[in-house]
Amino acid sequence: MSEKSPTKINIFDTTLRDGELTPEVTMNLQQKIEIAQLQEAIGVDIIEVGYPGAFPKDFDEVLALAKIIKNSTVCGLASSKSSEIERVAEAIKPANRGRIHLYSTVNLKDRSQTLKNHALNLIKNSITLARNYCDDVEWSAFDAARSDRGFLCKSVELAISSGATTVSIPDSFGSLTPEEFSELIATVVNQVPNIDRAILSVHCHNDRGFAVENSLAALPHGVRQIECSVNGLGARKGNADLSQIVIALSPSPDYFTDINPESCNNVSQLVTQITGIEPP
Ligand SMILES: CC(C)[C@@](O)(CC(=O)O)C(=O)O
Repeated sequence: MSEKSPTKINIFDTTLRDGELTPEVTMNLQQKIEIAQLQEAIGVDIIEVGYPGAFPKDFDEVLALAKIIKNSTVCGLASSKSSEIERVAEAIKPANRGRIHLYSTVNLKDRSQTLKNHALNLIKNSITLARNYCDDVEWSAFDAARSDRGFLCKSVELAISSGATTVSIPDSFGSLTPEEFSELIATVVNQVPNIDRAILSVHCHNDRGFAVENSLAALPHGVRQIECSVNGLGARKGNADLSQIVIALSPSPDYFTDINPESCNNVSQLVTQITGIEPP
């Protein structure tokens, strides 16, 4: 009888990007360098450093870390606007491993065909442009939790056929329970015919206190990347906490990460020192 070997779960840490949206939190370049170097040392797979299109200081931070970090992937966020994509592409150019992370909304104001076609065109064009600059492109289905499921699945299929190598399903406003989020991920996996051609990711917010539970509940459907942050930092009530995710997956018969749970403490302490925010 052959035993199934455990699946590696990529850890995508967004402390430096979504974490900086925590009310009253800001980090300067030196602090971001310190945090990222420690994250690299403990084995974080992808470090999301900033959103250059929204915050000019983030451009310098992504660029600086692209030069310093060698083993982790350095990632910057952009909307579907060409100018934002080009800024991220420029900032990650020196990176050993770089990623462009795109997002566009799948929760449309009305269900008219014109609006749908427009949204689908943005997905296709933005991913095609990003792929001209970088082989590693992630696309996030912003506000997937409150979207029409048929349209969400169509968008994910198009994102993958347009060249997205990772596709993320966020619960952008932390509105779902673990049961509901698990069902959402199952729908995507069952209804998107090319889903196997990309790495499926989740990004959960903690508004109702379910960010960690929701992320873990999605794993049995084939999710291979979890987006999280040190001390659960992030917009409003934050994201899934890195330490809690890593602890839950080690040991686990089905999954593993490259991070040792004890080493999370060092990063957690450093982030507390810098932000004043204690671990959850
Ligand atoms: C980029 C995306 C995953 C986002 O973080 C959106 C954002 O912060 O703008 C979300 O929670 O939906």
